[in-house]
Amino acid sequence: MGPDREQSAAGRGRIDMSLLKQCKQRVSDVIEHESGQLHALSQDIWKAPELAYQEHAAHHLLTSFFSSRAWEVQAHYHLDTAFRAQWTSEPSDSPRLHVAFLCEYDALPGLGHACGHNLIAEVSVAAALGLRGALESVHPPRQIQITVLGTPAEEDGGGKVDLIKAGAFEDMDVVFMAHPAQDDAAYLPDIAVHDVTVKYYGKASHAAAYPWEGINALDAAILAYNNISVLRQQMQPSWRVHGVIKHGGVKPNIIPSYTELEFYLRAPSRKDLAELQEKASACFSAAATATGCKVELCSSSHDYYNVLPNKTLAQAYIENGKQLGMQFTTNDQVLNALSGSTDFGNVTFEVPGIHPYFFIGSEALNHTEEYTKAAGSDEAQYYTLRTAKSLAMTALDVIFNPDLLQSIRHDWKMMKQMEEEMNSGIANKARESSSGAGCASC
Ligand SMILES: NCCC[C@H](NC(=O)CCN)C(=O)O
Repeated sequence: MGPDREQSAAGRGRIDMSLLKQCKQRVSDVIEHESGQLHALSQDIWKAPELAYQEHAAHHLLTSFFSSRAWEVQAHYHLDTAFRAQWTSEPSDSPRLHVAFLCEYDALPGLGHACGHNLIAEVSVAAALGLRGALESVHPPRQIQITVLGTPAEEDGGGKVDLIKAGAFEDMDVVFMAHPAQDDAAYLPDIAVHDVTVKYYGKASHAAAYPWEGINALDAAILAYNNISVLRQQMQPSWRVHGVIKHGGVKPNIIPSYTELEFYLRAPSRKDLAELQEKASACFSAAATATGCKVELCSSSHDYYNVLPNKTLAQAYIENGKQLGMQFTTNDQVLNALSGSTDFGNVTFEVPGIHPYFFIGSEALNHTEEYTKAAGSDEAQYYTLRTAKSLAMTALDVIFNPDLLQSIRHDWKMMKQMEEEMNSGIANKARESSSGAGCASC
């Protein structure tokens, strides 16, 4: 049953609080019981880091884990390294409610699991096991489907966007995942991102004998980088642009005939992102004009959207987390800071969801060697499993309290409507600023 369909008849009536409490206790017990296996799973993923769309070992570990526990597994679900594992409770008269937990398991080049995606996988697996264990011990108020969706390529590419396009989220009611960070927070602003590769084509020549015969693609790259730096002065404080030079030429005595840069452009909304994209494109083109190079802009096929907050889900998560001893940050600098981007943002435009951040027992910062170490540490386990319990308990609240679900849907519709009104008319603008690129190779 999708979020747009009302479920007036579904499980209406008083909430059985003692049954709900019993189920929450069972969630904790099951997760504790499985803690050794869950730790081993997360360690195995952590020890063999794999890049986006190439997470074959992690995919095998996760699909084998679910198959061995009698979950129904679709191993290569639309993508080679995606999967879908599901369990459904006994049929009932009320319509089925479908909750999903999303796993990520890709790593970063050179750094391994410096964003702790091994722990994201562990949280969702643990939450799903806990929730199933709880529901198997009672008669839930309606039929429940639990899905664990293995979503590859968050760090690069956007596997969730591929899965959205394939219809993977169409029948889901609420989706859950959690991301490692430095603090516990039910919501931190994840912003929209557009990835672009900039290629400059010049002409090689002997750099000492007849440099005037050359067209210097490295000069274009440097100008592009500096044009962006100058643009930074006039950027909104909430915008972010960062880039690297991936190819800068081969030898000082050869005028570089080819250079390549990769930039991430970010803004809190897709509307702002379209504006930023237009300005950045002008910087890249100007560098080509100044040097006589040809430029090609290759956009990644999937932009990530900002994450839509859901205050009802966030509140339920906070209440459960507090019961488990979480101390949610009240630091405005953390709560209003931009935490990066995620393809979960696109998911929140399809179905209501929550993407809380969680402390892992370390002050280390994401995307550093120290964070890789922290994500593989024994200390992270307590916090990871606590987060899983809080997610599963929040799912129980949704299952047992139909009014909560209505309120979640209401929040989601309001947020989505607001975003859509704000974003109306941007589609063409964004398309125009990446047009002329015509890059088939990226
Ligand atoms: N090009 C996509 C980059 C995604 C990446 N994601 C994370 O770091 C996960 C935390 N939200 C990013 O740079 O934001």
